[in-house]
Amino acid sequence: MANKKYDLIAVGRACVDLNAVEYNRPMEETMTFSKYVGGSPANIAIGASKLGLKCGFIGKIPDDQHGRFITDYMGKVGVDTSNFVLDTEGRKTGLAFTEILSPEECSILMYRDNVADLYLDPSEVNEEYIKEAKMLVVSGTGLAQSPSREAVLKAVSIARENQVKVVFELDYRPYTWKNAEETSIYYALVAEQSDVVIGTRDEYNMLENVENGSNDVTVDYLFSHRPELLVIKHGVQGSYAYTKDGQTFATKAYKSNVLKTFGAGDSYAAAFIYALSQGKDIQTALQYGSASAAIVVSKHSSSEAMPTVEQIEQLMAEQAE
Ligand SMILES: Nc1ncnc2c1ncn2[C@@H]1O[C@H](COP(=O)(O)OP(=O)(O)O)[C@@H](O)[C@H]1O
Ligand SMILES: O=C(O)C[C@@H](O)[C@H](O)C(=O)COP(=O)(O)O
Repeated sequence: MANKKYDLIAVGRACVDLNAVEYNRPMEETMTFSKYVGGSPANIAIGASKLGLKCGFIGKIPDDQHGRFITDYMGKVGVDTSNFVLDTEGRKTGLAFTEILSPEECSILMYRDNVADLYLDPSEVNEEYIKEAKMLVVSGTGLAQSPSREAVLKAVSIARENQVKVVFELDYRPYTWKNAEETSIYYALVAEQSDVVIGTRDEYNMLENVENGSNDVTVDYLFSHRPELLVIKHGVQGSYAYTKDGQTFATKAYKSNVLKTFGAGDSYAAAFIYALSQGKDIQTALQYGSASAAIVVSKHSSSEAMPTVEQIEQLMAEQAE
């Protein structure tokens, strides 16, 4: 393990976020947006790289200005972009326009028709690359459509064969899926084969195809399969981790001067994964995730706002109980 080239390789979408510059108003009245790299798995790789992990990425991007913006930015923050595949068939970068109605009411308007990321082909997933990683981070959205679905399933299977840990970030985006039943089938397929699953309570409900699931039922179900560690997030109410040997850990959300809500999940995942990979215990890893999210929700972007280790530890110290 120790001599692997990458701490993690993420697979899925690398896109563009266009975040409202004018706060506290509907998008109809928002005239200016700032551009950032986005897409949940890209955000996680960027966040983890900023924390000092060696990160790589597998994804398809267009051969155009947006694709080059994404590649340049991710390269600059230290993510290896050698396994970006260029789409040459005119497909586009996914766009996420964000609306900040108030610090609590935010929404995302996604433009994801004909997006390059969902056309990653299984033949473009390189086994030798995945073998070089300690961990494969899979985002649920990559399972929404073929051929990206098969590409992700291939990546998971390579990881399993080569003792690369699979971390499944549920990352449910309704827009890309046909219906709840289909989502549940593919989520369950990958969750059951993963080592670690991270998601919100609502995302686990999608996985289980239930309206109001309970953490106890989720834990019983997934621990009868491969996962050893589950993280279930409950927004501002905090988050829980469960281990297969029966332990439960909980942490609060840190106080934050909230500007917007998006970016919380990705920054949480990046810092949680970072802490675990540094050998921190699970309780501490939850706190890293939670503190990282509290920092990002106070800032304008998701990717650019990803904190440093020092910023996370400072917040944890300031708000220690
Ligand atoms: N308003 C908030 N203030 C501080 N921390 C927050 C806030 N909202 C979310 N968080 C933190 O981010 C984590 C993930 O948030 P959540 O909303 O559950 O995820 P997602 O962004 O994936 O929907 C939470 O467990 C919490 O620690
Ligand atoms: O994942 C996307 O395509 C959009 C993201 O880039 C955006 O920054 C966002 O919504 C992140 O939110 P999170 O899942 O709450 O971290």
